[in-house]
Amino acid sequence: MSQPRPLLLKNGRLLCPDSNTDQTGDLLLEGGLISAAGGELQAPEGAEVIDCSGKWVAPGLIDLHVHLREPGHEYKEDIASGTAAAAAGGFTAVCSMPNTNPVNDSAAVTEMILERARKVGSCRVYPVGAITPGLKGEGLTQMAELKQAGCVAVSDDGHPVSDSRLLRRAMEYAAGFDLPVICHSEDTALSAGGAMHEGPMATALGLPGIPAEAEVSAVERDLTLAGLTGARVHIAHISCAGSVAALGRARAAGWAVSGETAPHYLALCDQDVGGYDTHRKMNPPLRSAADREAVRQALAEGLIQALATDHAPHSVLEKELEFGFAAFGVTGLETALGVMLELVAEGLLSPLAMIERMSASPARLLGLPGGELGVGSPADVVVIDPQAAWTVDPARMRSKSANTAFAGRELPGRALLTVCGGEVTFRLEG
Ligand SMILES: NC(=O)N[C@@H](CC(=O)O)C(=O)O
Ligand SMILES: [Zn+2]
Ligand SMILES: [Zn+2]
Repeated sequence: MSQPRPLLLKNGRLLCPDSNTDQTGDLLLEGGLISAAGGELQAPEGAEVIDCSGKWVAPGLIDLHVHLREPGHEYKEDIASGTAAAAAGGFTAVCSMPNTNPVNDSAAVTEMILERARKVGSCRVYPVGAITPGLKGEGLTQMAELKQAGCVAVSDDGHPVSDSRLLRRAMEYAAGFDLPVICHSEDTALSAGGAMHEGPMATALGLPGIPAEAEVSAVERDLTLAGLTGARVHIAHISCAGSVAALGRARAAGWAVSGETAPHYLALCDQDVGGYDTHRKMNPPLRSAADREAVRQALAEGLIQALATDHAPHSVLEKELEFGFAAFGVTGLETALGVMLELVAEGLLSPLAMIERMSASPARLLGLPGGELGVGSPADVVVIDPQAAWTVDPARMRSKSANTAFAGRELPGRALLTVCGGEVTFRLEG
């Protein structure tokens, strides 16, 4: 591979949560690494110089929860389109969930994903392996083999591991290889048949409900097993106040647990399902306004450590249906940063805290490279214009699927430039 041209980012607001840096200066990227940071830097021979005055320069965003759909569901998304969407959203790394076809439950599938990502990817891809073969909830995968092949965590995302005894064994086994277990926490007996959050809105719309307790009771069980086993457990897509409280208790107990939420749980609630818009249908569902408030506070305080998109592309075949029949899931890679910038504009998060939740913290949770602007770290960087307002247009997405929950919403800002390993992976035209 040819070395990318050196890149000098001039005069940006450097945001690095790891070193608690928030100050104006230059950043030099050379040979795939950050070679100098801060102050006024000279451009080396042949470097591209970009004026970043008034812009934020931050470590590339890292998404712990993405469905790239390859192999098997390439009509919804593939590694090329999904990672291009990631780069356009400011991401330099994504973790790819194993609910593909075939399921990523073996080294062969993990290796295929990594090989494709190297060939056609626009960001780093870290595969997440399955906990149970075929996500069937029976038996355990060869986790040593998965880790050896490149998996950074295990999860049956899309499904919970309902058998508590099996999940206990999975956590004990995963802990032996220091693999975090990512839990899709759902009591499927309690959520069965539901299409949206159970509450007055579901009643008004005549849609079957999914009580928050279907999530909370499962989160409590999963965290309890984290305490029992000592495993590293990460709760996916936290949507409600009860789960936040459970995570707070588990963290206070000193267990090795963490959690993420997604942009839609911060910006929308069950009231937004009013038009039976299937692009507002995902699992877990949009909860009450009070739940949304609890999730926002928990992210602001850092109790929920990470923002992850749960980017879940689906085609019109699965979405242009009656609400009850439509697939669960919405895209998120290209809108996440804009939604987070809304929270910054409201004063809920500082710019540094926003970058922490979207980059430094995800890197730390799964032990991934990046997430910092230190000299010698990978040249994974995003340049953000916090004041380039734009309107979300589903027709102008890099993702193959248009099932965004934010169509028509005006977002305050976006990524201007994304650099991964020193290569420019996205540049906003115009
Ligand atoms: N979140 C969703 O609504 N859907 C996800 C599965 C999942 O994340 O559980 C999908 O794969 O479509
Ligand atoms: Zn899930
Ligand atoms: Zn998911």
